Amino acid sequence: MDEPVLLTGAGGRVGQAILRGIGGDYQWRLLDREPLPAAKVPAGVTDADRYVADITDERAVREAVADVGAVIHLAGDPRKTAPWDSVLRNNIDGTQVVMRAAAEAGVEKFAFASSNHAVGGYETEERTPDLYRPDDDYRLDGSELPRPGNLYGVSKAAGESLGRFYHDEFGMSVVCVRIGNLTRDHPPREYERGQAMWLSHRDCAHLFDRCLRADYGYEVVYGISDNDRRYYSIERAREALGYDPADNSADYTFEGKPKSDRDTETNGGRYGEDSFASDADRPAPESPAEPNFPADPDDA
Ligand SMILES: NC(=O)C1=CN([C@@H]2O[C@H](COP(=O)(O)OP(=O)(O)OC[C@H]3O[C@@H](n4cnc5c(N)ncnc54)[C@H](O)[C@@H]3O)[C@@H](O)[C@H]2O)C=CC1
Ligand SMILES: O=C1O[C@H](COP(=O)(O)O)[C@@H](O)[C@H](O)[C@H]1O
Repeated sequence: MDEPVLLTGAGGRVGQAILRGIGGDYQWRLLDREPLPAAKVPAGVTDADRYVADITDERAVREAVADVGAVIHLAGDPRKTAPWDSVLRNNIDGTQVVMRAAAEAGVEKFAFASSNHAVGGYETEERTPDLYRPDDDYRLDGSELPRPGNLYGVSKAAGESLGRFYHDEFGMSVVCVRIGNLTRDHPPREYERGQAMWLSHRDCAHLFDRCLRADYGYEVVYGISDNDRRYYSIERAREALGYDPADNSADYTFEGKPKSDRDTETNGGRYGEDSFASDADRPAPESPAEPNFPADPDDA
């Protein structure tokens, strides 16, 4: 794959997890509608490689994708309670603009941040809460149809369909990552669903690294850590991408404390230190909720 890599939504939670993990490994172009403070930008990224633009701005997006080898597309409204006008603009129209520009520019690989909410409708009353527990063997594996439980999930399902279209029509490799629940240093506290779909920061960076390095056509995979509690299979991510997660929410108590000195995200370990020089740059362990949209009411 030719570099650079365009990362949209670079200033957000997922973008920062990726940059802290693999920020030193690629030549980046960073796009966000909010200017990124220096602390959010890996060393070596020049001002010319930082785009302050909205993803619905076709001209700006075309400029940002020119000559890139790959795109990681994260920008959008991440709220599960997001209203239709916002997901229509930021998630559906915005994704179409970025994917079309990438396909027309001949970008080789495109990783799209889909969501667990694209399939939230499978969590029926009959299945929950057993579904969230380690002894339950129900699994979604990415081959099932989307079944959104909210309009945000509908917008993610639409993004997956756009990816299918731009793969089939233009030959662009597209991987849709149905991301679970990203938190740093420990799984979501006292939250069974969140612990079943936890994605640690280092597994997140590793997974998107695999999206940049692996060879694939069109894929839908789940983006979670190797949790004992889970109802999403990570087999397809392992097979198609070579994903090999390091973390498991079972290594933490229900309250989020590491159970031992084992290789937990809290202890650092297998994927080493993050790419940013100083701990002073790190956000507080519990990153604030959505910086650019009002928080989901039940996340408060
Ligand atoms: N954080 C999580 O656990 C999960 C996140 N996702 C998806 O991952 C992606 C990133 O999520 P987070 O980092 O958590 O969200 P975030 O809100 O922390 O970051 C999103 C970033 O995108 C930028 N952005 C939003 N709309 C934009 C637009 N129209 N044009 C340009 N930039 C725009 C924002 O300024 C922000 O920096 C989203 O698409 C979200 O739906 C999916 C599942 C779980
Ligand atoms: O798509 C997303 O999902 C995660 C997890 O969902 P939740 O309903 O368990 O909170 C959410 O935290 C994130 O904000 C959202 O973008």
